[in-house]
Amino acid sequence: MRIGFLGPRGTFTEEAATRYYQGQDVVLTPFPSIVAVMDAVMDGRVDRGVVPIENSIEGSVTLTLDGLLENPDLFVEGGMVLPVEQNLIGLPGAKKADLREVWSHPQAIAQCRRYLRELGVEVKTFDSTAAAAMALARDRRPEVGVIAPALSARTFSLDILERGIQDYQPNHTRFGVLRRGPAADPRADKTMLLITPCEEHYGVLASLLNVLAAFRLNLTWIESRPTRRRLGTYQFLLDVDGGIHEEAVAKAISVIETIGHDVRVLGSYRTVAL
Ligand SMILES: O=C(O)C(=O)C[C@]1(C(=O)O)C=C[C@@H](O)C=C1
Repeated sequence: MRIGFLGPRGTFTEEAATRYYQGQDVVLTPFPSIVAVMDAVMDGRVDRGVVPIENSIEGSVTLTLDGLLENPDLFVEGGMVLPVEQNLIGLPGAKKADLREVWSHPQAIAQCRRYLRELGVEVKTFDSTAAAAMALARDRRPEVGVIAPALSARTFSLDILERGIQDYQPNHTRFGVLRRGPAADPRADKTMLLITPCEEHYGVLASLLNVLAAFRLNLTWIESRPTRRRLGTYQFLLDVDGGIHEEAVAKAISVIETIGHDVRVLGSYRTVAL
């Protein structure tokens, strides 16, 4: 099976994908952005795509969520949670005290906000942590550091100047495996839904949540994204415990639809801890 992931080699996403598919006959191919991974899944260059969904410090990865909203043929097939250790990385021989700039992905930068303020450096963003590490290995600037996984340092022959620099412990990122077209996994224990409320009146969100509560469905994640039609109007992404094959999940969806809200099932899947 061909698996695309947010690259280049050396990202947290590569680490997650490698561990998730360990022992399976897969070919892992890096893509330069989350959008590029999704495009590759959509046009069949890869069978599955691994992308970050949310982080325990910084929250949701909106590029991934918006990609799911915009591509009705994309579905979540699996999930995985990876412990994330951020590191300050530099050229071999570089010193933390000499750094003037730090490069990384916005999610990694946000996980180390306090650390970076204390370091007092200029910050530059890249499409992934490993993209920043690759740029440093190419530009050879001793006054630049990157925030990236240890895997990035190994991949690009860079030095780790300091380990575990995220502002909070523990730090976890949840990744999703995307595929084209829905899948029915009988072992699924979570269902991801996109709910677009039919109209705005008081209690719209409460009406959705009340249905889930009535069916005793545990809500494990909720995120709102703008409808992009008008300021102040939203769509909701939710994860509930239980696969789509479970009666309570199927019934709750049908009741929410009866109320008049639009429901799209984005996936029914299992999540593993890596
Ligand atoms: O840049 C990477 O290494 C990624 O895999 C992306 C990403 C993310 O978007 O959340 C993955 C895990 C970390 O939370 C930081 C960055």
